[in-house]
Amino acid sequence: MTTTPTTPHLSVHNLHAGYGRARVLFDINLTIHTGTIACIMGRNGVGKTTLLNTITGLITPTQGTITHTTTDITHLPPHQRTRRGIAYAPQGHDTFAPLTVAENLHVAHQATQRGGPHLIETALERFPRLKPLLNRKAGLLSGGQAQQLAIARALVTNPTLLILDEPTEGIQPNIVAEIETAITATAAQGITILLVEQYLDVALRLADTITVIDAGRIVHTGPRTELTHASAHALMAI
Ligand SMILES: Nc1ncnc2c1ncn2[C@@H]1O[C@H](COP(=O)(O)OP(=O)(O)OP(=O)(O)O)[C@@H](O)[C@H]1O
Repeated sequence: MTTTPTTPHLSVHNLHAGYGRARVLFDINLTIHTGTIACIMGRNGVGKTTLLNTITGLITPTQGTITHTTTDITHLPPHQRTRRGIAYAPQGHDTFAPLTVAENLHVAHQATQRGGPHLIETALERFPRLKPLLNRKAGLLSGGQAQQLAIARALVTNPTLLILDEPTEGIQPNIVAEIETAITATAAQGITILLVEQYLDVALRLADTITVIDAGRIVHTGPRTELTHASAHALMAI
């Protein structure tokens, strides 16, 4: 768990978004403080990934603003958000399957050029399981290993804001524990984390703040300590 939040890192104000005529998000307001872990929860299809895609620039909102530190990034293309230090590990542990683990890390590192080669070493320290696998093709990794590589690829871009979509989905418990440790250590380094998480236990262990979305609207947001298992379950069953 991280220290008491002070500095706003990301602010989302009155955000509306969707796909063509299908409206998905309505009046989303969110403030995330530097070095904290903000967790987004909600049932399938309520708009969690759509929110992350809007923050990373893959979807243009129909209304509202997104502010990163003090800059309005609402209309910045995704690659410029990456250059600002916003890194995204999308759902489904996306990696370059034909490339080795080492090549995956080098390509991500070279593409962004936001720091020296020590970033690769630091990412591997976060995920020691990847070290003996550096020469293995990413397409041959297990789901858990691939998820760790997907997060490591985001880390080598030297993010100030790391966005993770369901990093524990379908992953075996011992690897989930390693991912939790890596997320906590990353936040302790001062990197802000925005995380969509389906498992309540994981969210209650990791998060500083929890936001629950239902049918495209925020139905709860606040410190993790405000929620119990029972109250969170009740919110998610709305
Ligand atoms: N590319 C798309 N085009 C049209 N509709 C989409 C698209 N992607 C998602 N949707 C719809 O938008 C709504 C929200 O989807 P989204 O993926 O954001 O939900 P989610 O909360 O992340 O769900 P899950 O937990 O299943 O990933 C759903 O009704 C979904 O069918």
